[in-house]
Parts: sequence; C-alpha cells; structure tokens
Amino acid sequence: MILLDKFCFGYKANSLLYQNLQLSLERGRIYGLLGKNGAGKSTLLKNLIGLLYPTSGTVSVNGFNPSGRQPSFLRTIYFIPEEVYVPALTINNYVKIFAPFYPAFDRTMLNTYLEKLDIQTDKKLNTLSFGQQKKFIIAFALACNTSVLIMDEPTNGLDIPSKKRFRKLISSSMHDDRIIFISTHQTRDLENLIDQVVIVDNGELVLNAPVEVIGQKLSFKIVEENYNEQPVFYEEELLKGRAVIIENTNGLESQINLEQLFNAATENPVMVKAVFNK
Ligand SMILES: Nc1ncnc2c1ncn2[C@@H]1O[C@H](COP(=O)(O)OP(=O)(O)OP(=O)(O)O)[C@@H](O)[C@H]1O
Repeated sequence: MILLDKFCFGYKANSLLYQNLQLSLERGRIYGLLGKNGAGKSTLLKNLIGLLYPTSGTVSVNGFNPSGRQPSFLRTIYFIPEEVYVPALTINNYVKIFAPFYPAFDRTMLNTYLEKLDIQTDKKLNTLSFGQQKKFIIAFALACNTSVLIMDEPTNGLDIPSKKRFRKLISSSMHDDRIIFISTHQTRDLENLIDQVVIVDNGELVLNAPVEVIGQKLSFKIVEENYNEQPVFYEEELLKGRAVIIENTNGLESQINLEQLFNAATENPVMVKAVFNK
C-alpha cells in the first residue's frame, strides 16, 4: 500500500508544490497519474521512491519510509524514470548484474516480454534506439515482479504498435498483490488500461477515483447544440456533435473518455470535486 499523509513538498522551502496532500493507493490496482506539464507528477513519484523527501508530512510505501532507501524496501519497488539509462552491456550481462537484487525476478518472463515487445537481443543495450532501450527497461521491470511498479511517462518514445503491446503486457502482469502507478500527460495511452484515475493540478489532488465510480458519477454524452437540461462540466465540439460531461443522474454507467475527464477536472476542479464528494 502507498500512503501519503499531509504530504507537503517544495523545491524551495518558501514555495510549496504540494500542500497537505492525502493519497492512498491500494494493492491490486493500476493507477493512472494525470497532470499537465509541470503539474508535479515526476516530483510525486520521486517522493515515493525516496529520491526526494517531503518537506513535511509522511510517505509510506509497503510500510517503509522511502527516504531510508533500505535495500529491503528497494527490492520491493521498481521505478522507470521518464528518461532511461542503459549501460554498455548485453542483455545477459545486464541480467547477471541487476536481476539478483530482485528476489522474484523471472528470466523466462523477461524472454517472453522481450519477444512480445520486439526487442533485439543480440546487441549491447546502449546501441539500441531510445524506444528499444525504453522497452527493454519496461520488460526488465515487469520481470522483476516487484509489488510496486512506478513508471514515469513510460509510453514516451514508443511507436504505435509498441504502445498497444505495452498496454497488453501491463494488464497481463497485474495481480492482487501489485500496485502499478503510471504517470502520463498522454491520456489516450492509458485508456482501457487503468483501474483508477489520479489527477493532480496546481499542487492539489483534484481526483482519485476508480474508473467504475467515475462512470457512475459522470455521464459522457454527445448532445444537441441547444442542450441545457443539466449544468455542463465540460464541453467540446467534435465532428460528430457536442461532447459534454454532466452529472450522472440516471444511474446508467457511461463509458469514460479520459481526455475529456482530465480537461473537466483541470478546467473545472471545484465542480468535479463537488460531485465526487457527494
Ligand atoms: N530539481 C528541481 N528544482 C527546482 N524545481 C524543479 C525541479 N524539478 C522540477 N521542478 C519544478 O517543479 C514543478 C513540477 O515538475 P515535475 O517535473 O514534477 O512536473 P511533471 O508533472 O512531471 O511535468 P512533465 O509532464 O512536463 O514531465 C515544475 O514547475 C518544475 O519546474
């Protein structure tokens, strides 16, 4: 479990990026962390793995305080940064050096992931393209079988077929004891993958809700030009008509559109929070 209690963080003591954030993430779920550029997604993730420390408040991951960076904590967690670094090693040598640190590492799984992600295995890692290096790290991270897997913009640099395979691999590697936390500003990459949506904006948690609850609380609809039956949280002109998000009052679950939800939550946070706090 990941728990942030009264979490405050600022790069400068007199200007906080996060102020009193409360956030809890449960095992068995894939979370999508959405936020605009500069909203503080990477900063939040770095606090979860102990690369940054809270200014005040607490962070707990698997019962550990990440800032201690104890080996017993680090082997339960894998973090893929936005820009990956790979040394001048073959895959076999990389595995020999780094895999022993992760007790549940599975070489057969790694081979399957390498094949599914179409990664060349005969070259030194530093001679692979940026996208291939990133895919290798994703495959390695999944094969480490840590209970917490945190990824910062994992789909950046991946081509379209790889993004699709990435989504498939992530869902198939999910199990009840695992938390996967993926940050992105590319909402489409997480569509139909995540169980729960976390949106941060201006240092605040605007939304932390399961996809099914979002579908029960909000309706995503295409309406007539002159629609005025309910207050509209968000609207957008599409070729097929006027897309709106309104409060779901009829109890019929609607299919959520992550991009529209993100726009609604960042443009109209007060209205969106009010619906979820009801
Ligand atoms: N090392 C640093 N020192 C000072 N300020 C920083 C540092 N790193 C990030 N910031 C600032 O903190 C804010 C949040 O940055 P962060 O990288 O966490 O955002 P992000 O949501 O991950 O953005 P993006 O989507 O562009 O990757 C930004 O205003 C950024 O300029």
